Amino acid sequence: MDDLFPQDPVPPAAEPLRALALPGADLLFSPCAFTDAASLFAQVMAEVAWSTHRLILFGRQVDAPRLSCWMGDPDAVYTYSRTRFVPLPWTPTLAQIRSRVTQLCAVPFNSVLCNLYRHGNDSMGWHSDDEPELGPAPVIASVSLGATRRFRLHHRQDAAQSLALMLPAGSLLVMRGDTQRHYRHDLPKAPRVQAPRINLTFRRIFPPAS
Ligand SMILES: O=C(O)CCC(=O)C(=O)O
Ligand SMILES: [Fe+2]
Repeated sequence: MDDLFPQDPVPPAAEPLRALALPGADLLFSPCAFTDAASLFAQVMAEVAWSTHRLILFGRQVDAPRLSCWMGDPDAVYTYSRTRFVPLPWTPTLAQIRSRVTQLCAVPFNSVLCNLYRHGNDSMGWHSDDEPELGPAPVIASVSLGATRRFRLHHRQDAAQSLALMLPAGSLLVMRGDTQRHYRHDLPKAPRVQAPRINLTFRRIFPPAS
């Protein structure tokens, strides 16, 4: 006879962070660090004040192909194009994810860049996260929620060195050491993907000496 009272599903265990081999980079990855990714996605989606950031591309201002929000401690200020950017205060869910990521990485992250890729035509171009405020060897912890998207790393000097990685909901990718110095990364368009994805890159900003 069928079980009329099925047991509660056993929640899947979180996967530990493991090193990924890529010469000149220092990467840690867990495909499933957050087993509650679905509820985190809904909460982050609703809590964050999403807006379109403007980028300067070939000397012209254009809308970034995604929505973003920068959040952090009040002193996690950075300067870009002679403008001072003060972060928005932590929302409850981002504060909770920050403390979990801080524990997993043993790094005192003080800010997060939230990105919402509304569909597969939203993307992020090739770049390194190497602003001076991040220090010489930034540790960046990237949490993915929602649709799985492909993330790529490309060596700045050696075209033979590259890596493509699918980032599923609940995954955690940590870039540290010389990764930003030696590599660029991007999130290419994926025209067949219709569902939204949220990415959270936790960062440690060293406030400039005043
Ligand atoms: O969406 C991603 O996985 C990458 C985001 C990223 O590179 C960034 O926020 O600097
Ligand atoms: Fe980045």
